[in-house]
Amino acid sequence: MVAPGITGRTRPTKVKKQAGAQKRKREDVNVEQLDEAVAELDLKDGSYKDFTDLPLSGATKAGLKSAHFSMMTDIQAKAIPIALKGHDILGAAKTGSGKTLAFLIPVLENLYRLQHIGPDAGLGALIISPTRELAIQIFDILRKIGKHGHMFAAGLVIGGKSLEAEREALTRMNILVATPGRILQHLSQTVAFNVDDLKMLVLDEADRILDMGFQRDVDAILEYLPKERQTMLFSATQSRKVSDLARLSLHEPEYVSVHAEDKSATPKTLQQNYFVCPVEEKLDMLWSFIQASKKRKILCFFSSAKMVRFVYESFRHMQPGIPLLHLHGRQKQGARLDVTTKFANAKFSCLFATDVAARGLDFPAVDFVIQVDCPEDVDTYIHRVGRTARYNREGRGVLFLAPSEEEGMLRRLEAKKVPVEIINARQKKKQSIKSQLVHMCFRDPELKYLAQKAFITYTKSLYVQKDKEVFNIKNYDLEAFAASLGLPGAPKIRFLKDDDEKKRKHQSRQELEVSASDDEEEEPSGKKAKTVRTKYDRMFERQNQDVLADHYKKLVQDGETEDGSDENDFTGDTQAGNDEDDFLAVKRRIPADEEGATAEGAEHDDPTAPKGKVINLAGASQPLIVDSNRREKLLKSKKKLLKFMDMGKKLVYDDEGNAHEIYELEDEDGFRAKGLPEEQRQKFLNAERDAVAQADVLDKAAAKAKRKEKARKRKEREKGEMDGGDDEGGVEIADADEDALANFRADAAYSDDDEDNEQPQKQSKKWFQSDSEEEAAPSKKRKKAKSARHVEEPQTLEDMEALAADLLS
Ligand SMILES: Nc1ncnc2c1ncn2[C@@H]1O[C@H](COP(=O)(O)OP(=O)(O)OP(=O)(O)O)[C@@H](O)[C@H]1O
Repeated sequence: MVAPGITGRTRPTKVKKQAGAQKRKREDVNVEQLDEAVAELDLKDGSYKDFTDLPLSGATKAGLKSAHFSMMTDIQAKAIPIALKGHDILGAAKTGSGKTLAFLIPVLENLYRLQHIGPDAGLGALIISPTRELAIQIFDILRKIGKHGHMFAAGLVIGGKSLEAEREALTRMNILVATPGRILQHLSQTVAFNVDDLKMLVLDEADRILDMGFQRDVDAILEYLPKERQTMLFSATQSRKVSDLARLSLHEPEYVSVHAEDKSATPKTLQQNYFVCPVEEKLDMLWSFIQASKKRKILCFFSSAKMVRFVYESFRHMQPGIPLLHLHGRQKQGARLDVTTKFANAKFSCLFATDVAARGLDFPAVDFVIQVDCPEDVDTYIHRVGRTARYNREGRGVLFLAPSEEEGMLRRLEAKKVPVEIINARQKKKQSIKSQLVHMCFRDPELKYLAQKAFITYTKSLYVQKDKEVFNIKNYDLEAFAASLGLPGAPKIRFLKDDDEKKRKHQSRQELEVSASDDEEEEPSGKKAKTVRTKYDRMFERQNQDVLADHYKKLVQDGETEDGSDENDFTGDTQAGNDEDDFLAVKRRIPADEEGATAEGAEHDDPTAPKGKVINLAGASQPLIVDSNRREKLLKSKKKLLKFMDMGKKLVYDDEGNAHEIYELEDEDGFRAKGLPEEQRQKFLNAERDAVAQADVLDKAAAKAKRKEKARKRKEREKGEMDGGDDEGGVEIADADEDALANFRADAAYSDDDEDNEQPQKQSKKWFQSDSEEEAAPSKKRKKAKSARHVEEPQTLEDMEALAADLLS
């Protein structure tokens, strides 16, 4: 909450009082003069070009001058005179055409002329914006032009602070910039907040504020406001819906539009292109585009916060060579503000955002707006693309369209006078990042989780789109799309499954039988497997199955995402949605440590929890969860179960049959009687060493006998061969091979007696191994083998140990 124009210090001296009275008198004269000048304004006269041509207060003029605003834009020249006269306005003008000043100047001027100033005057003007970012931006401009002599108290009410902190200041404000939800909260909960004397209501991005998402909030807000007031609605996409006008009690509103003058709904300086690209190639395209535009300022739009996060996180890991930022409604307020400021100040940067950044935000000098996910309608397209080419600057917009979206979307753009031209991507410059994404998802469960969520929210956004002619979910290759995000298969989505169920019901019995048998071979998405699954694929599918990201655990516990929001986060960001789990579901397991049910074979009680049995296995450190056939099979195999058991211990049983660890049965005195602990340790080591040495001698003798036996056998065979000549060829070859092996083993002394052992393979380099180490390693191995070969008679204890190790292995 900030009060830009307030100069609240009062010194109760006589001189001061007199000066104050004189000032008020002068202001009264000013106001009178201004009233007269405003009354004389000719609304049909189009000669008002400069702000100085209008009857404005000295304070507003000073503010405009210091902010370097002199010439008015078209919408300002048309709307400000009408608004100064107190008419209701429906204002429509292209993006970046200066609508903000078109309502802020009348707000300051009309309240000034009404002398609606100071803490006792109460709230005079309420400006409502659909997003926090836009509200902040409007407030900043208000501060800029209002701080040169105006005495209003103005505040920002957008949430993110405690209600309590805002409450007290709220009652003293003359102008408020607010988001609908927060101001409604105050209207209904802050007793001292009185709006009975409100003079002006402004809705910026009015079509958005009046649409379904905010309908309830806005209707409730209107209930609190006096009917007698001036109301102004502004947007780049404004419709004259009679129902809205009635809701807002507009009184003979003036429709001020500057679209009609040229033939397009978007700025002339904006170059607009689209290219056709299947969903599964979008990320390759985007990556290639960013690679080719590192010295640019780029804004990319996606349909959901999860998609934004996934693309941001994955691209960041691949180090694109341009600073990346991301913005969506699920971030904390501080982070959102930080991102908008960074992007506003950046020279080269790429911001991934949801439609939270689509409306009103005035980032300077954006070169490209890329609409990676197709906008839900043409109005959204216009607002998104309007983040570039603002106030006569040049800019470019690129729209990615899936083949099935092309025809419908183009028709709709044409109908709304939006000129877009097709372009093709240069195939040579196209880079595929699919394998990198697969690799990253394989290694990082969190990223894989994000990819799954991104897939689900994107699919969901397609499914709930109203315009089925443009968005028909059947027209997208979702399996390929999932693969393009690095996923091994498309996560199961309940609504798609339900659709399949419906279809199934309508199938003939015969068809049903066929498809039922096919189901067993289905891929995760329910689609039939098209390609052969390799061992690697199966391994990949199993990878991370037991790993759940921390934020996922939280999701299971709270039903919320890590930022405290619900999951229904596609498009709007600004409205609360239903819990995603009512609608969608990914097949997943819950971690053992957070599950309360422990009875053997007990089912989870919580209906929202993923299904599965929890088994307490004797000897296992954690309860085991059975949620798949694979796992159930595993639990039936005694051998495999061993890995869940704790390591065995040597125990001694006392007279009562109780088990004890060995040391427990010896008392302290008995232990001390054997000598000092260090001596005992040494004694134990010596005894062990002697035992090893003895065993070595025996082993060596056994090995020598074995060698001798082999040599004897060989000699016998050779002798037989010399005597008997050629027998059957097949036998000869087998024997010769066996001989070669025997010879090799004899040469290598005791190095290897295991006939099943494979030839040593080159080992892959470990992550901690440097190149030089790797090169040195084989020579070390050679040395070791060599030394093993020459150790015929062990000379030292070390020799004997080395020899014993070789024999034992
Ligand atoms: N009279 C003016 N002279 C110079 N610059 C101006 C003037 N009016 C507005 N601008 C600048 O033009 C840019 C766009 O203005 P603004 O944000 O008000 O556009 P808008 O019409 O509200 O756009 P959107 O529809 O996207 O919300 C801003 O950077 C603003 O500073």
